[in-house]
Amino acid sequence: MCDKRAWLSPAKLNLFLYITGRRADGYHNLQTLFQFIDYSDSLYFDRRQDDKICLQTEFTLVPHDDNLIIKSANMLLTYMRQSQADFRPPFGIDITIDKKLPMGGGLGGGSSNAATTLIALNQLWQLGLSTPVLMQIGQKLGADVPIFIFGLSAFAQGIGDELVAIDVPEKWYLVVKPNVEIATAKIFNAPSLKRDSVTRRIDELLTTPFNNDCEPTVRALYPQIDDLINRLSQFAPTRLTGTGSCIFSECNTQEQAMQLQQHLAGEDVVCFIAKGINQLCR
Ligand SMILES: C[C@@](CO)(OP(=O)(O)O)[C@H](O)COP(=O)(O)OP(=O)(O)OC[C@H]1O[C@@H](n2ccc(N)nc2=O)[C@H](O)[C@@H]1O
Ligand SMILES: Nc1ncnc2c1ncn2[C@@H]1O[C@H](COP(=O)(O)OP(=O)(O)O)[C@@H](O)[C@H]1O
Repeated sequence: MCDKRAWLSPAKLNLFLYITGRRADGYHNLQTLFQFIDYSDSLYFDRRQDDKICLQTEFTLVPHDDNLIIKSANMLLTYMRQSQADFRPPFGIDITIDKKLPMGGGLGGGSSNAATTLIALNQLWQLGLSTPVLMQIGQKLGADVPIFIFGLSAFAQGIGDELVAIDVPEKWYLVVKPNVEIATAKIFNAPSLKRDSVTRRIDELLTTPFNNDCEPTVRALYPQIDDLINRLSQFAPTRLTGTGSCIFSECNTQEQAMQLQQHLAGEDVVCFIAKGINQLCR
């Protein structure tokens, strides 16, 4: 056993998300405000006697080699072999995960798992790679991976990878996962998606009511999400995170979030209460 500690892999919320255009490669330019929350998966890395990297937790819907945990480890090995052709990791690793973050929820769980794996392997194998280099490697795995390596709440532009750290009030959130998973690509490909928001300065964005350009499309496609946002908005500001399917209600106190949760008792949704955090402890 090389490491018994739990490596936390937290969720993010997009407090606002505006789409300012579509690029030639099909990706969209965004302006978004990332906030981490204290609700996380836990990853465990155990030393193996050989040099294999194995995910020991089964994901029913994701084949082993497609899992972002394995893809990120392989991406790191590829990077190392580009600079040292004979690079071999000092030891193999068994990875297990206690998965709490719902998949396809807009909480960035897969990206967060990839980021945590890169950070952990860099440390356990003593590779000495800097945060910017890990972010570059992570970006190849997904637009959302760099923010989780950056580790500070941030205003993001580009495809979500040009980051400026920003302190936002660390509010309490009731996060609700409706009984649906939404693939990011489905929303970015939707004909109705608003893709023409005007690019604005961060100070203007922070003083204008927050919105998510994906929300009208998602609400039109998923009536359950539309209904939940309508109902919760009567009590607290409620929006979609990322491309959904999770929504979050912003509360000033934990008690307020707990009261709000009572409105959903007995419904076919998963929900949890979490606090915003501006800096991840690694
Ligand atoms: C929308 C956001 C907002 O934080 O979050 P989620 O809702 O997925 O959590 C992210 O930008 C998602 O990032 P991530 O989930 O890493 O996306 P990727 O794997 O890179 O891309 C998935 C697909 O989404 C589309 N995509 C993604 C990001 C972007 N800026 N423009 C896009 O058009 C592309 O069609 C791509 O094929
Ligand atoms: N370790 C992982 N955790 C979650 N999803 C993963 C993982 N590896 C691959 N995936 C794939 O990535 C997709 C997006 O997952 P996730 O990041 O949790 O959602 P979202 O992009 O909506 O925030 C999943 O539906 C799944 O197919």
